[in-house]
Amino acid sequence: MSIHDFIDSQVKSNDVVVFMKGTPQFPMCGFSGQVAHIMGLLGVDYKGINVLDSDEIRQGIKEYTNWPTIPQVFVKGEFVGGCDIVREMYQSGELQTLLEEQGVVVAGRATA
Ligand SMILES: N[C@@H](CCC(=O)N[C@@H](CS)C(=O)NCC(=O)O)C(=O)O
Ligand code: FES
Repeated sequence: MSIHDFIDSQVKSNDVVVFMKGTPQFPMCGFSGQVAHIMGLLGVDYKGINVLDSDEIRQGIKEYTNWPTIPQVFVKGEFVGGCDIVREMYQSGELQTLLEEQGVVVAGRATA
């Protein structure tokens, strides 16, 4: 399977996927850590893919989205953004709305 097809299958078979440095439990970079923190606050069950385990995925995800950095967040197969975008969407409530509209389980209504 090509890297493109691997990424494609991951983002299409999991409601929420975060390409990140480190794991949801142990992020290895503050940017990935911020996304993990927000997902934790919202109680989102997401799949973390650790790009530090694979240079092919680390480069492949940048080509897949045409977005130069990690983390990268996907909801229902659609690229949402990186750390800054996700943080701003969380703060405005847009992220919660998107997750609810997409039918992703959000535990409670955590506020900032
Ligand atoms: N402003 C970015 C911050 C993320 C960022 O700058 N990531 C860098 C450092 S972790 C990166 O992925 N660089 C390319 C690489 O490490 O492959 C965002 O909103 O996500
Ligand atoms: S690993 Fe250095 S800023 Fe993310």
